[in-house]
Amino acid sequence: MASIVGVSSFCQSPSLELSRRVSPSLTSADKFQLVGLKASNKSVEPCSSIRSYRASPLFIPSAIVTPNSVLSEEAFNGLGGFSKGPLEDKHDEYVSEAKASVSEEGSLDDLAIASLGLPQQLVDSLEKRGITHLFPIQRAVLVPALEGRDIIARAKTGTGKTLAFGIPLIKRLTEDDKGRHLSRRSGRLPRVLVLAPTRELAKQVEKEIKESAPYLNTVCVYGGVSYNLQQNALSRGVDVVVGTPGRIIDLINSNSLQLSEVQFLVLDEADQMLAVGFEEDVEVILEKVPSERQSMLFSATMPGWVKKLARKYLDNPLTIDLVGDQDEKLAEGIKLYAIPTTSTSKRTILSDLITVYAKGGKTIVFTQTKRDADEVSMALTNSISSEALHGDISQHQRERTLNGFRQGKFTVLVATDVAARGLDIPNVDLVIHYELPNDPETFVHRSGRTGRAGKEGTAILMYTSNQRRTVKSLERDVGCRFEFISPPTIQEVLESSAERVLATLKGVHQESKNYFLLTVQKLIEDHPESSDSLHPIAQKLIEEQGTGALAAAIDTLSAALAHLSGFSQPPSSRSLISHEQGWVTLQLTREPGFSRGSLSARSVTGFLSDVYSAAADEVGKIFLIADEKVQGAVFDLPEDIAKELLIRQTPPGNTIMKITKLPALQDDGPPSDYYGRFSGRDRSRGGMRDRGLRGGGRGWGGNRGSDSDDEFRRGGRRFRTENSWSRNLRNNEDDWLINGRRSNRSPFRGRDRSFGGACFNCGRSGHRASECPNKQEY
Ligand SMILES: Nc1ncnc2c1ncn2[C@@H]1O[C@H](COP(=O)(O)OP(=O)(O)OP(=O)(O)O)[C@@H](O)[C@H]1O
Repeated sequence: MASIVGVSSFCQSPSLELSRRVSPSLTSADKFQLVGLKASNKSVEPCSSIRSYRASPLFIPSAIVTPNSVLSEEAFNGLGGFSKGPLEDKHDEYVSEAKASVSEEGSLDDLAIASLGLPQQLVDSLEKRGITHLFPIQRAVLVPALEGRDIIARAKTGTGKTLAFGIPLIKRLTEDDKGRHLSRRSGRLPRVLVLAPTRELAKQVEKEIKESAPYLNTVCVYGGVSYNLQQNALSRGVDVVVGTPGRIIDLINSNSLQLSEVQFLVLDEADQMLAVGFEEDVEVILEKVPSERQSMLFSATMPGWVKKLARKYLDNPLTIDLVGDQDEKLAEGIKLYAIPTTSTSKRTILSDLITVYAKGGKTIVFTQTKRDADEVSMALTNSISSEALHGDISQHQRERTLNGFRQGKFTVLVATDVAARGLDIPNVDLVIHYELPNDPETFVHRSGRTGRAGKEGTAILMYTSNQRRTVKSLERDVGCRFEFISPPTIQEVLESSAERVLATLKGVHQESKNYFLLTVQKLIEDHPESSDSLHPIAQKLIEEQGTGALAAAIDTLSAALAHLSGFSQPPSSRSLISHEQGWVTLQLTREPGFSRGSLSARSVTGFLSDVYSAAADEVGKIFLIADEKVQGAVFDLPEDIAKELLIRQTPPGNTIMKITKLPALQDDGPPSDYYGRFSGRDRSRGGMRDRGLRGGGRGWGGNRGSDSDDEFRRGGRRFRTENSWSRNLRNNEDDWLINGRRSNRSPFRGRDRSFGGACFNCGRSGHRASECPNKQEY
């Protein structure tokens, strides 16, 4: 076992004190070893066995599991009870490497989130997402974070750093709120501030926190979208603010955001946040945050200058480093290849590499320039479905592109380094560095878009002969070894293509295949081949399998036709009003005599609200039927909501049905404020918002078209001299927005809101039919 240097100060921490109490015979090194960490006087690092452990899909190393269940149980039980008082030792704490053999006796139960004394709501929501055990960085951060320590943490890409700070913060907020009735107080100021360098990252962190603690109010603020929405959200009262620095400063300056009650500050991607171009903004923000706070810095890369600079902002920070300076900086499941190319052969080789190495999974190709991203994507599109992603693409398009990629609508994303950091997209099997990255850190982050959360992945570096030395220095800096490969042979490409085609055809939906069976029948009838002209393989198949072979061939052919026609999935409905895919047009008819007031768009909303409130939230444009004898209206709903509505029971005298043809409609649609229950708000869903179908711009107030406004304001901000890397990232922060689209569905559900529609029963506004004084009428 390696010697432990300067460990005494760390031993004074309650967690180790606790360990010592529980098991006095253990040495300090044993104790670090028990939690998978190594000890010396400046940081916490992993035991070597953590790095080599890859057996579990959760890649929770046995090293991190306590071999002594009593110790572990008590240690975890103690999580809630540590004092947050000032630490005795004001020097940086540091725990260095201890090469220790680790017992395999420990069990995953010791890391089970359910047994850590975390708030039950948090445990439940994590479990719902399949998160049941802590990852190593989460385990390493948990106790010191709960103790109130300032922390600088480095862990490899995709190892769960977001929850590493998220879990302790959520625990602290939840417990602070316990018993107090302040938690839902309108106008309350944020207690947590998380800074992220890009809008996408900010959104991702927001999502992770929201999903883990839906009962906390988490608001994400970032540039490129309306101020109104964010200002309104902040004014309603907030627990956690996640955001990009530029917008945060703008909101501070407009008095919409006050940071005077922030207790916890997190810098995600800390090295980027403190790089030239960002640090100045971070400093401005930190001036507004109380000095009595807990600060945590996280990144997969933490150059020495960051640690030094960080001390300016942190108080007696504990460094938790699960990467180690001497070791490979990439996540362990990433297989690395390098391929020599020329600038002319690059594009041809690229598509072959994707065919052979992605094996039908998702690929991200990184280019240096936006122009390259466009050109490469265009060139690929002939053979593989691909889209470009960079800072010059409009915000909505970026959003659509990234969502499409996540959903597997296309398999290759060609991106600049705007997508290098933080993006957590499931099933990215391959990363290709089409151009060398600017620095080793970017190489680590780009490659880290694959091989996440213990999964395996592949990264391929394309380089030209004059870049050979850079490749070598990359190996040295990142501590990795490339396997040098040649371009795939035609044989390999064909084999992989065939495999991919088969996998694709297997995925074609039966319903879609059925549509094309008639076409297959026609094909066969039009080309009656005699069995003499059959290829020997086909003949053999028929001899051996009889009609089974024919059935399989017909099935495959119909699948191929469906796929070729772009209908791998059955076609979804289309609105008769907007022609928007995924929307359905329904008709409501009411028999005369079943209510007092005449039918109006507002009363339709009221009716929907009573039958199925989600339908009232999501309803699109409403038109009244132009027939004096019929009281009726047509309206659009998203397919899933419509399905549910159609099975709900309706009040007597009312019928809702799906229609395939529009009846004659009253010419003027209802005024925009009659569109749905929350019509004055951002209620975008799908393309409805983009195309301005709701009220033709009426009723949107300042919520629309504000991107350019924002861009303008941001454009007016000052910039310092930056290198191209930081400038790239900085631009990225300025104009990057993913998932900016908001739906009213979950955020508004269950809130105490005033009702904006009219009662379906009596026609008066301000109450639902269920609350109508004349309710008994139906
Ligand atoms: N304990 C856990 N069990 C299972 N999955 C987890 C756990 N913790 C995190 N994850 C999942 O692992 C994935 C990667 O997590 P995250 O994005 O936080 O990684 P990261 O370390 O911040 O990566 P990067 O350095 O690239 O930003 C996410 O999909 C997250 O939901």
